[in-house]
Amino acid sequence: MRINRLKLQFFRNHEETEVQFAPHLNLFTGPNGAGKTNLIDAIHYLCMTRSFVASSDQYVAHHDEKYFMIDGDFEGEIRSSFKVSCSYSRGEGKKIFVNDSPLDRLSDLIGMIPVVVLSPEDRKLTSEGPAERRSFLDSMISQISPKYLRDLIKFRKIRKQRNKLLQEYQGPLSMLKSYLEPWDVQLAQTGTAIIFKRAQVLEKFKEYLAIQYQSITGLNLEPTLRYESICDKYDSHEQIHEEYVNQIESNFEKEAEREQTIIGPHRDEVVFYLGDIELRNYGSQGQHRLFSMALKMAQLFYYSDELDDLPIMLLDDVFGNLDQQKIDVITEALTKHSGQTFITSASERPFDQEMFKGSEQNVWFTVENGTVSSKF
Ligand SMILES: Nc1ncnc2c1ncn2[C@@H]1O[C@H](COP(=O)(O)OP(=O)(O)OP(=O)(O)O)[C@@H](O)[C@H]1O
Repeated sequence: MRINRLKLQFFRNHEETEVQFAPHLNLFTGPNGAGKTNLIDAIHYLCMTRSFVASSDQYVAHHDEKYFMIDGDFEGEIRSSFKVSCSYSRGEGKKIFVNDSPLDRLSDLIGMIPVVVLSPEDRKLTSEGPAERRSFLDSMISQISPKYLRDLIKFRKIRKQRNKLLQEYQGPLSMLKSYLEPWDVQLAQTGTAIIFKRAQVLEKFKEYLAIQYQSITGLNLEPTLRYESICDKYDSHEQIHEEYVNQIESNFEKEAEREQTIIGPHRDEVVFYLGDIELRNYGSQGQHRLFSMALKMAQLFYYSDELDDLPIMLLDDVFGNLDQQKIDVITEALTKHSGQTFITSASERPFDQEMFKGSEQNVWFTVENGTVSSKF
């Protein structure tokens, strides 16, 4: 999959920007605050319907304006050529169009343009709480499985309704149990599908992670992960379902007391280890940074094997803190990814001009004050 052209209007500091991209490597350099990240964030927006930088769409619109527009021309294996547009206005929210037809559900876009983003914020994946890891997992699996995304959305709705009942119910506990029953059936069914899929994906993904961590660090320390959900084993759907139903049953009083759903994939954790060390509590800053990098590189190569379309890779400002040897390893790994790659960097130092001069595959852009131009 690749994006050939991007057009922005009032997208953060890009008032009017139009860029034609190269099929392989697109490098953006320029001073801090120039608008490099904003460019690749706009690409991310078209793939995932949201920014990877801003917490809310209202901050994405240029601060003097009430709206923004993003337009991208894409080319892939399954859909040979198509256009995705996004328009946002403060009053009406956002709308996504594919070939000028509006999408009923924003979630229909997820997976159409597979994307992986690596940014300095990724350190949180291993250093912060379980919600970060669940969200990484959900985003990763949703792009390869539309059913998984549908199950997630469904599960969220069921849990919301079930919590509402737990919170608002006033009466004898025996009656509450019968009111909960239809929700319990759906909760266990959908929750089981989510847990089973997470376990299956992680089983494969951990091999990619080990290869990437070892190739980035050159160390023999084996990175491993443990999936913690409601069971000890996740081999079969039936086994998980049985355990789920049992746990709903045995936690009924606790849930009634706390007035919320406490059993399910919304409480899952993925624990990362380096050798015997649990990374979250004992990892150094450098280990967190390199591990999260390995996670994203693993995601890239996992997608490349799983999907018909190669993912688009976005690397935001990741070379600044790395020594030359690690920069070379990542660059080398990226050359194995024959898909389209976007890199932002405040420094020009790590990059070889010869890769770009006269090349039809690679383009080096300079960005200054929200305007983009080719360097050569
Ligand atoms: N809503 C907005 N409206 C206008 N400008 C904005 C808005 N949000 C952010 N900016 C501006 O965008 C710029 C930041 O852009 P971006 O993060 O893309 O920079 P960058 O080139 O990646 O910089 P760095 O190298 O420091 O990461 C800043 O100048 C900031 O003031």
